[in-house]
Amino acid sequence: MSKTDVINQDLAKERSKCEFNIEELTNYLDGSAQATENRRKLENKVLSTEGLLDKIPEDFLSHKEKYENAVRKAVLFYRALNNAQDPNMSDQEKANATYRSLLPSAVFKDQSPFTLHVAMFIPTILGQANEEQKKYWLARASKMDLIGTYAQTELGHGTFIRGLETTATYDPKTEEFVLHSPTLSSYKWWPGSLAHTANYCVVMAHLYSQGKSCGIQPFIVQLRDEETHMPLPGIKLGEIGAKLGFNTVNNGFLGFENHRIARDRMLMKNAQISKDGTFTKSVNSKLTYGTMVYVRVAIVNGMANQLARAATIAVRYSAVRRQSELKPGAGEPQIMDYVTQQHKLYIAIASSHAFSLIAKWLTRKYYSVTADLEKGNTGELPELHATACCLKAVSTLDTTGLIERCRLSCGGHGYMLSSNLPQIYGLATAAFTYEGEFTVLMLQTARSLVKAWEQASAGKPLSPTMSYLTQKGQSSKWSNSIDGIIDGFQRVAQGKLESAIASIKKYSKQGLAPEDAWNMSSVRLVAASEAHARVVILSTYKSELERTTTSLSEPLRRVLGYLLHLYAFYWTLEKVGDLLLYTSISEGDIQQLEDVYEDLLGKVRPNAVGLVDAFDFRDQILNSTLGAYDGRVYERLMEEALKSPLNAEPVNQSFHKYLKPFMQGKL
Ligand SMILES: Cc1cc2nc3c(=O)[nH]c(=O)nc-3n(C[C@H](O)[C@H](O)[C@H](O)COP(=O)(O)OP(=O)(O)OC[C@H]3O[C@@H](n4cnc5c(N)ncnc54)[C@H](O)[C@@H]3O)c2cc1C
Repeated sequence: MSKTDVINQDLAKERSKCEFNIEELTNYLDGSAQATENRRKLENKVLSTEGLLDKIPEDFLSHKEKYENAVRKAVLFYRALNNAQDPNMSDQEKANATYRSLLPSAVFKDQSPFTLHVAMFIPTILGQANEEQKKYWLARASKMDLIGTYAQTELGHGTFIRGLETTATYDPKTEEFVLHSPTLSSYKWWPGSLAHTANYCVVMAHLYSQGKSCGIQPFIVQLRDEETHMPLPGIKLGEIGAKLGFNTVNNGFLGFENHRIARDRMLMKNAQISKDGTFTKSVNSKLTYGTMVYVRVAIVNGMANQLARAATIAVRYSAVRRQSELKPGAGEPQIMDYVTQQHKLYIAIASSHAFSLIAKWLTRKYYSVTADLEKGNTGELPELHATACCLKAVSTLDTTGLIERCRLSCGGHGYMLSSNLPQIYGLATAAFTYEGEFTVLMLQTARSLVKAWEQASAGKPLSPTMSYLTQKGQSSKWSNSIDGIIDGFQRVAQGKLESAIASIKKYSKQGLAPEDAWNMSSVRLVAASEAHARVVILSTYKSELERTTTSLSEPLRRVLGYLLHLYAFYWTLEKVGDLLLYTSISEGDIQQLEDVYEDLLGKVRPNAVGLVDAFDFRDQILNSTLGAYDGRVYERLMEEALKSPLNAEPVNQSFHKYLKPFMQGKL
């Protein structure tokens, strides 16, 4: 954080009003005071690297320049990060130091062209390679003497993996696979780094051996010559073009023309092919879920971080910005004094806290289930999968909406790319689609819920996150407490699931095939999944907050309690129609909740700037004219505007070429 001498007076006043120790909250969010220190040291070291931060804003570069600049910075960044990491730290400590730092955001307004190497290539090797393959590929991948990516999606198919058309046909004579893209729609399309950065790739392709289909399998494919970087024969590569965001990620397309790779290039932890082409199926097809779940858990954490960044920008700006009048003659108030503004922003802070705690909880669950899997016990995997699906989906839904709300809450200046809010939105909204599209994931959770409902009806026990479904039909008296609200949300989830199941039965009775009955009921099924996700989020937020805050000071615990209550009341009021339908909530209860919610906004008000300061994003990481620590909003807006290449000369050549002849009637 760059704490300059010139701090906007309104921001300085806000900081003096804060009721808790900001550093204590930062330490809590990082995990400990030591973790904060490690993170800050790492940020200091990396960000002091010469040439890492842009002098000309990325937004003023052409598409090609953006990519070339991003590759230059990615190399510097990777080296700086490696040199800055304390060699005595364990992998876990290193991960903790980078977990919350969003360091790459200081360097890339979008993302690094190496993102896929770290986020998908390495995790896939870890999850799907056998021991021998892991040893070879991880040794190379971890020191980045190759750059990898992950290619699953094709032009014609993303969600429906069984529909992928790329083929890998095993040839026992040469002990090779022949990779082929038989149609235009079979071209791989979307993978980050694929166009011009990566030279290796995990390719998901349909395996055929001995004339039979062996399903979709992962293969490591060399794409480019290691010396010249030219695409290898039989490999067609290119970039897919400009997008809403991710423009420095180098998303590409890839096609194969009977390209041959050796037998040991199939990742063989879960399924194998012998020299003669005999295919051995995975003992348990669920084993491949591991990588997917891991990435989805990481996305929930990513949403907490991006939301925190957007909230920091919008809250600081709202403390600096003055507009209109509240009382005649009292001068223009800070826009944060408008209760509507508080309503727009504080839920973003609370949601970031909720998702951060939930991501940590889900990570612990992931490691415990992975340890069980190693022992051959897959019992807990379906619950983890169902939970990760709906939490990834709902956290990206909420984050996308709340970041856009933060942007809108900054009025016209939020529309400036220099505010960084549009780019943060671009990053978050992509996560709504990749790694499992929203609706598709919600329907996967719905499938588990329907199964759980049937198990509950048969008197069988349910997994912990769904056990509330066994209390079917019980309606307790409404209470405006957090436990009362969780109970109410459980009734809503039950009610919506019951309605979806009744709908499936109705359509089946009418003679529809099971798939058609499911499709006809799918709007209700998605609603049931969302209601279930709200139960998991709220109950986990509460239990994890209680579990992790016992040693914190009373003022901090109080303010974190305000956020939990604000979150619970906000969602109760948002979903009041559902609650009226499925619980005994009364008009009086709702009015009381509205009063308490407004009171809570007032309690968070003096702490709002402190709460976002505690996220501890340095100015380089916020990368925003509106959100810097010192609040020099107007100065920064002007400084950035002056960097526009159009401002380099007083008269643009287009005046002489077009405007002048046009205005003088000579065109
Ligand atoms: C920024 C970005 C980066 C990406 N990076 C990669 C990458 O590195 N590697 C890679 O392989 N891929 C990547 N992808 C691709 C991504 O994984 C897919 O776009 C995603 O899986 C969705 O698939 P789709 O595009 O085919 O959408 P579709 O499945 O065609 O979805 C379109 C619509 O159809 C609906 N729909 C589809 N199936 C169903 C169903 N069964 N029931 C109800 N509705 C349905 C969806 O809800 C959606 O509304 C990336 C995508 C983006 C946007």
